Amino acid sequence: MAVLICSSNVNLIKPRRLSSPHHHKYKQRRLIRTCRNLVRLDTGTGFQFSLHNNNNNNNRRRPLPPKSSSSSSSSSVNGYGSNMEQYYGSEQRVEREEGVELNERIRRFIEFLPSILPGGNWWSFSDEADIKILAKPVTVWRALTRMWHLVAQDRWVIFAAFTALIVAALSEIAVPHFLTASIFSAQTATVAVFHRNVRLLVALCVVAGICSGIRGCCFGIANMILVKRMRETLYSALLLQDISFFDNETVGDLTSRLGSDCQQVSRVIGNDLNLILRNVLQGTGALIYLIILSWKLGSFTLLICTTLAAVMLIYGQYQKKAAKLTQEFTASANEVAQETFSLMRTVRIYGTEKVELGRYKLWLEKLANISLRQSAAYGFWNLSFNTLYHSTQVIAVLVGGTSILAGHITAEQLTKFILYSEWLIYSTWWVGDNLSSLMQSIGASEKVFQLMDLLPSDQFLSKGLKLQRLMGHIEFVNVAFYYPSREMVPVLRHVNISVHPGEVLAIVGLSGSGKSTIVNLLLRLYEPTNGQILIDGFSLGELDIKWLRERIGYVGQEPKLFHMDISSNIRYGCTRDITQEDVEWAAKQAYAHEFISSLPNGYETLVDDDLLSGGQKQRIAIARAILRDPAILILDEATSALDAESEHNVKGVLRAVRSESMAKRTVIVIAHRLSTIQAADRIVVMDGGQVVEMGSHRELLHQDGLYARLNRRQADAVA
Ligand SMILES: Nc1ncnc2c1ncn2[C@@H]1O[C@H](COP(=O)(O)OP(=O)(O)OP(=O)(O)O)[C@@H](O)[C@H]1O
Repeated sequence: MAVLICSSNVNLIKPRRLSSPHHHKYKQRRLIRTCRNLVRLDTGTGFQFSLHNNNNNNNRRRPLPPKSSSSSSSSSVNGYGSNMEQYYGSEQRVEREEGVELNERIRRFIEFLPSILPGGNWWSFSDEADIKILAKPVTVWRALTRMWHLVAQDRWVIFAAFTALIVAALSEIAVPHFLTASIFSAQTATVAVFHRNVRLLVALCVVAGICSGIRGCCFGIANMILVKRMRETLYSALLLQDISFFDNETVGDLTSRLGSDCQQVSRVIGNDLNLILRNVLQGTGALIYLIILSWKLGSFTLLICTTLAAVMLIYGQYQKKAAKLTQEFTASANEVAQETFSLMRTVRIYGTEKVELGRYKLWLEKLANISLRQSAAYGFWNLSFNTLYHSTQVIAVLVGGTSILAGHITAEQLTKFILYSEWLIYSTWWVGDNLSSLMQSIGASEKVFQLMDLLPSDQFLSKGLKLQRLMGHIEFVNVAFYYPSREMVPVLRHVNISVHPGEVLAIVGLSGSGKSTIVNLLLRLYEPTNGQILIDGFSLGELDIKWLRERIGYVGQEPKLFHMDISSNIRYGCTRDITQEDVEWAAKQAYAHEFISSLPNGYETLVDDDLLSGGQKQRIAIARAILRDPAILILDEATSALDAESEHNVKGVLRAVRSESMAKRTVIVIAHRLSTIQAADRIVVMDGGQVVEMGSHRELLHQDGLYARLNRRQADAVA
């Protein structure tokens, strides 16, 4: 990199010191390079704006010749002249090559031109569509109905908005009539008529002004209501999905749907519909007026407007497709950014900032390509509009002027006609413009509505049994399982485990043998593919899952903390009435009180995931689990980040008797450190998704199987 920067500086600075002809040629070459970099002809995809000007520039710069060589130093004062000759000899060669290259580029550009004409392959998005667009297309009507359902609760705002819109539109459309009438009545000196017209004109302007204000305000409120409800509905639909749903979706994608997509969809009511309806009303009014005024002139204008509408329709469809792709690419860009930021430490340590920037830029380039085509399409649309608009004026003056000469219409009528035909064509343009924006919003709404339509997980639909007391008897009966995202890979096979109330059961095994999966099934995050899980004799599916989860304490492998104070993190999810003393008691039990008290704000310290050590986070998570006083406690590598002494202390607490019932709690503990689980009542050894051994520490050592082998290896490693 340093070399590159160095050579580019030399290239820039050296030639400027040269005599004028070379300097002039240099400037020409620079100009060609600059143009080439601004507008790059790409053989594969055609004509593209380059997003890598600097890179291309750097790549194409030739390094200067070496500053000195033995031969050159003998034939020059300072060894520089001869080098410069060589340099400029090669410069001429390069100039010839560049001339050939330029011709080639011009030829390609000429070949490329037809593809950018309407219907040409440059406009096609097929190259860009290397992403899965899973959402089913939604019709405008269906999208509008869905939106109506979301705002129907506050329909008064919509009614007020539409009433104001109609009154404002009708008042505005009457203005040109009274304006012309006032001018011509003043000309013909009919004072009474003039005064009446002016009074009416003022009244119309006032009404139009007031109603426009009400309309804008009410549509703004409706917009706010729509986007709020949409986000609420979407967020709650997402929160109630099965865990397997989140295995397939990325965080960046989902937050993109909630953020930018909902915002885009909300424009439908606040902006698009508002303007479309207003202009449809005014356009229709203008058309009726024109036909009454002169059917011949009216028909011409109508013909032009129909052509405009046809162009508009094609343009609208194109924009809809572009919007969909923009939405997908934006989501993908967000995904990359979100992943990079969340893994920032890894990125920094491995020095992959440029790689990450490259990944992000890839999506930005795709977005730029779509945007380029959208802008070009907008240009075509404006071109059509302007041509047709001016045709109306020319036709009106031609046909109208002839009619005036023939005495068929008056000058006042022609003036009114021109004013109203302008109104009509502008209304058509506005409708077209907002219709394409509406199409874009509808395009963005497809994925949002699809996600909103997802049914909540069955767990939230069915109300199950609530037992009087949970004893903590757990049975896995012939359980088999594969993850929905990997249907071909069996993770558990014929698992039969029975845990008695108050027993401490340890699960050990090699990494990936299915230990955490057993816990996932017990927490009902996934349903077994085969077999049954029973709690106190009841199938897991029969029990009220919320009730059951309230009675289970869980500390995961990498506990995550929320961005809130430590006290709230410990209380998180506890439905009992909790005092600060209870929180501190739990923290003391988890040996967390000491470090929490040493923080500047104690229990009020605001934390998130990155501000505490792994062991400190685990202690807070253990305190959280202890505070629930659960009947079943699950520890998945919960003490892996604790030092030996803390682990010993915490283990004693976790076995402690449950306070209110004086019954012992059932504990399931997963640990790689076998010293952690030696005191367990029973140890289950897993291998390849199956239970291969079961018994106490002594029994398993005696069996001399996998457990004994693992134990020996760990002992060797410590030694
Ligand atoms: N959400 C998931 N989707 C698909 N496959 C998964 C998922 N979670 C785990 N697996 C796969 O299931 C298998 C068992 O994983 P599990 O986490 O239960 O193993 P483990 O014994 O707890 O491993 P470790 O000791 O490393 O935590 C692994 O092959 C893993 O790749």
